[in-house]
Amino acid sequence: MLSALDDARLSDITSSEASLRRFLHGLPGVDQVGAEARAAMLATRSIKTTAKQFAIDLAISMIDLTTLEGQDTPGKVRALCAKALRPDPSDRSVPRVAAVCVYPDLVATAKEALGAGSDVKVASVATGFPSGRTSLAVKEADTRDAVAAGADEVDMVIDRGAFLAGRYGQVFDEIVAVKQACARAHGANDDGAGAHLKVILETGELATYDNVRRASWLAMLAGADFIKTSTGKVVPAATLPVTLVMLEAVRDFRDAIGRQVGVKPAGGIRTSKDAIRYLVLVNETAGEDWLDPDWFRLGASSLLNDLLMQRQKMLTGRYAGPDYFTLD
Ligand SMILES: O=C[C@H](O)COP(=O)(O)O
Repeated sequence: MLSALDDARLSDITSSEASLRRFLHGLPGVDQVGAEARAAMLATRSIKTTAKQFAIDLAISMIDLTTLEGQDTPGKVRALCAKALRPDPSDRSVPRVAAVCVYPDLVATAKEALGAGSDVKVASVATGFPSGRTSLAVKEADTRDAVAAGADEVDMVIDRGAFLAGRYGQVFDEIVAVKQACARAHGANDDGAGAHLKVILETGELATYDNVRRASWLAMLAGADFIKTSTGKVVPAATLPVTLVMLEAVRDFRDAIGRQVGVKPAGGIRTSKDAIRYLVLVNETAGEDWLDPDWFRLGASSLLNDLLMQRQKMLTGRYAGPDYFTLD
């Protein structure tokens, strides 16, 4: 879509509000009908039983197991972490999920419950989640708190009001500042790279696919490690066509800039069928380089049990009773 961009051209694009706007509005428009038709066509594609077994385990390993409720307690987070580590205590062959995702005040609890050096990451929402309507100083402090408590990954929201008003420079600067806060606060769990930054676009509020494409590029240019569809607090949350547009953006960004960025649809993904549709979309749009928990995640609070039930059905030919799995 774009020819390769060198460092000089990149710093020119991001040097001012006007050049950023010129670049973002110069991106090709999204063919809305085409994107929806392609997503619908891929959603009906059938896959072989062996591929389905592989896909279910892959989907489990890509889950950011999430609880983001005002009523969350340390006990609930500890139970979530136990489930993240051993999704089915009776079957050791079930993979672990990628991460648990919690509010910043519960990061320390999650970190402790998962144990030092766990390969299940702790992700935390920050920056005044879910609306993002706080000062930049508060957003930076929120991020620092989460990372200082042990968050490996930070899921920040963009200021949709600023984006929709065309204040792209403000959104860009906030992402850069939060990325710096991720790096500076990394401290004890420092591997030199800083906490990974997922940038939530809240696509359900962006109104058009063109805006989703622009916000994706804006976040990536500002340093996002991942772009994420939604907070889960706004309807519509993740959809296949929106995720298609974002997958095209990460593919084109890597072609132009040479840096790979991950994608995380989140919100409203509840069934194995949904999860597999997303995996087909990833494979057909960005390609198999993204079929890995390092590059694709599913943000979900209640998808895991359905994947476990389908997995057991494939292995034994019957569904487990309704009380078999712990509650999501
Ligand atoms: O980031 C993940 C979402 O908040 C989870 O949304 P969900 O409860 O609809 O699965």
